[in-house]
Amino acid sequence: MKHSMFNIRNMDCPTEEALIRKRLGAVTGISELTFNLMDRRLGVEHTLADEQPILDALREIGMNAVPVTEADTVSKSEAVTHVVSRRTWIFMTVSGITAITSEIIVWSGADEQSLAVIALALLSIVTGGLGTLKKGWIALKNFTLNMNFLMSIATIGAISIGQWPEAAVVIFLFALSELIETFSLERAKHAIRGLMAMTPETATVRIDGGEWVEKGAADVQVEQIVRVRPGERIPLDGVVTAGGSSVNQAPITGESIPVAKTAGDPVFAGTLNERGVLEFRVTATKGHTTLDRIIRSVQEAQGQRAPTQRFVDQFARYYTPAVVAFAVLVAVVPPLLFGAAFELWFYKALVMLVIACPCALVISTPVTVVSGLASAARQGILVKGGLHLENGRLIKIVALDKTGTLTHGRPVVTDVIPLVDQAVDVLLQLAASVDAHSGHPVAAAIVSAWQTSADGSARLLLPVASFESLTGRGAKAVIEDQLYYVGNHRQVEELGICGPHVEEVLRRLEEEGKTAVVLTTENAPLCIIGVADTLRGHSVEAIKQLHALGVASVMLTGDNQTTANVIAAEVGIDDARGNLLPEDKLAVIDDLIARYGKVGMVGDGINDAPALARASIGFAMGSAGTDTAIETADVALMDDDLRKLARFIALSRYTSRVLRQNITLAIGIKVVFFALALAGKATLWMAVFADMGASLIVIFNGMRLLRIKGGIERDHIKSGHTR
Ligand SMILES: Nc1ncnc2c1ncn2[C@@H]1O[C@H](COP(=O)(O)OP(=O)(O)OP(=O)(O)O)[C@@H](O)[C@H]1O
Ligand SMILES: [Zn+2]
Repeated sequence: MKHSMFNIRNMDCPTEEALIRKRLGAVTGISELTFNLMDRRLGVEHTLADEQPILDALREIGMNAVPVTEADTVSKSEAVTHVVSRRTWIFMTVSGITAITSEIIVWSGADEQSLAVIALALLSIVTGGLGTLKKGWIALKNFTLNMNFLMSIATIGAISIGQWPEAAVVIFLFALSELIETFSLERAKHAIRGLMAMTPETATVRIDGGEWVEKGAADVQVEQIVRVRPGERIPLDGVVTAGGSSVNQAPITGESIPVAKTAGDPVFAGTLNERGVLEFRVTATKGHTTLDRIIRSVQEAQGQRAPTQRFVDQFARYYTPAVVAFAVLVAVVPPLLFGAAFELWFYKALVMLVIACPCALVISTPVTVVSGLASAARQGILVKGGLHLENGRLIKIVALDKTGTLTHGRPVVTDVIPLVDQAVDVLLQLAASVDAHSGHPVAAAIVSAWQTSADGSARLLLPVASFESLTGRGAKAVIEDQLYYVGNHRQVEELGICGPHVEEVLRRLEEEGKTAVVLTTENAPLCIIGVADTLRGHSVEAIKQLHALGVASVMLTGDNQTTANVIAAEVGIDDARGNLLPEDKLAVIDDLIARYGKVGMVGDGINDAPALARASIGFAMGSAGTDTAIETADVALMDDDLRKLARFIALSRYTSRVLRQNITLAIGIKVVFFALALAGKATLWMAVFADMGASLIVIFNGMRLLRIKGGIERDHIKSGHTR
């Protein structure tokens, strides 16, 4: 299975999608088509040897397709923008002037059938409308109803009843509205890309011998060393090797407060180096950086249809044929059955053909959804598809992981309480030696407590054998022929060696919000270690904002219930679920979905992947630089700021409001003109004008989403202070 992408400049109206589907559907070996109407891009899944049959089939229906590759979708798409040629401009001007002149001559009393009028109108139709007529003919040959076909019929119909000037004006206005629509879509596209694509074209690279040379960013390879000066944008992703600075990472995270960078820290293409000189080792080439992936993801997200878009497409599928059928009845029935004037009713039918074009309706959703996605991306929220952007508003409850999500996930040892008559150091060394082989944050805390404790000398770890990590409990290992366990209360209970004294100490630590683990042998508890994690700075405010939006919160953790309750109370979470094994977390998510419908789940995206996948919308945080999180989550929050949750939900609500406005508007205008047409009060050119107006209004209404920044918090989250 292969994937090919094409740019099709003259895929003017979304209704042409049907034509393309029909034609390519007849080519064997093609299994799936994805349309990106804003970028005029077509994706094809196929098993063909090469792309030629696809190109040929497209040419047959008048579409000039240019193949594009995955890697250059980001950069090249900018070059392949739709530019209107000079010739088109001249032709359009001639067409407009002649159409209007012919109309004026008729108004001033001349006969509609006079030679001058007919000549002018014909000239107008040839200069402005030939393209439309040609496409209309192709549509007719392929038995599809698209707007080129409808406009052609309307024009020819008007001519057939001798309304030459009317025919000219209609086809000219239609061509003009296509041009204007192209322009406004182009503007929308540029606005969207302008929000995100800001990487420099060149990079300063070190070559053999230590010299620095300026190179095209596209020519820089992975592992090369690149230097950026203060005030410069970082050209590629990498890891700092020398120097120190602060970097404004807003293009990635949406957060403009600078982040300190020293050796070992990741840097991202498009971010702004503020103070010092940085040297970094390139980890991703142009076209593959985090920013590129964000941009591509926004572009591709448009290909998957959001629910509204599916509704609109479905609606358009029935709407157009229904109106056309009705128009036929209008033209035929009154004159035949009631002896009404044929020309009058025929004209009404032609107006209805114009009204049958669903263009405004069909274009309104993608513009809105893409604007919403772009606006989210600019705020450091990568939404993987219009579906999630639309569904976000339905989230009733958010489940949050405790460790690493609400807290920093970097706990430190606060208490070491011996239960036997042995030196604290000896016990801590045993625990650290076992845990040195575990990746758990609690284990890391114990190891670093041992290695950095008071007297400062490097502390040795004992050699261990048969290390085993015990899910949801802890770990065990053999040291000098003795089996040791380091684990939680569950572990001690399962060994059957718990007692009132142990429980008393555990409870004391837990009530302080600490995580308590016990070092034991198979036969006896030896020592209790208390570990404390710190809350992330924005956790409290993030929960407050969620509640202000009417979204409930629940905390999930493998830690014990008492500690869970204490932490939940600190952050203001309604409901804390402790002692959860990984499979329990899945069960909780299922239960929440059954009770609330749409459930969000937030985690770091690596340990919580199954629960994130199970939730209606899975949010991975701290995603910048972690490929897996960006791939697996439904929504990737680029940094650790949980306030992005509320921002996402508010944006989703706002987006769906704009979507509904646009649909109401587009359909409303149609209904009004339908009534006017029936009453004989609408002319052809008014109908074309209304269609153009509606398209423009919905495009600009959709683009309003691009202007949202922090403002959405003020409007939609009624909580105290936000930045
Ligand atoms: N290697 C270990 N050393 C010591 N204690 C451990 C270890 N692994 C797990 N534990 C204990 O078991 C508990 C449950 O662990 P688990 O990994 O299921 O949850 P968690 O990741 O700590 O919490 P959360 O679900 O909030 O991320 C931990 O809170 C800790 O007390
Ligand atoms: Zn117990």
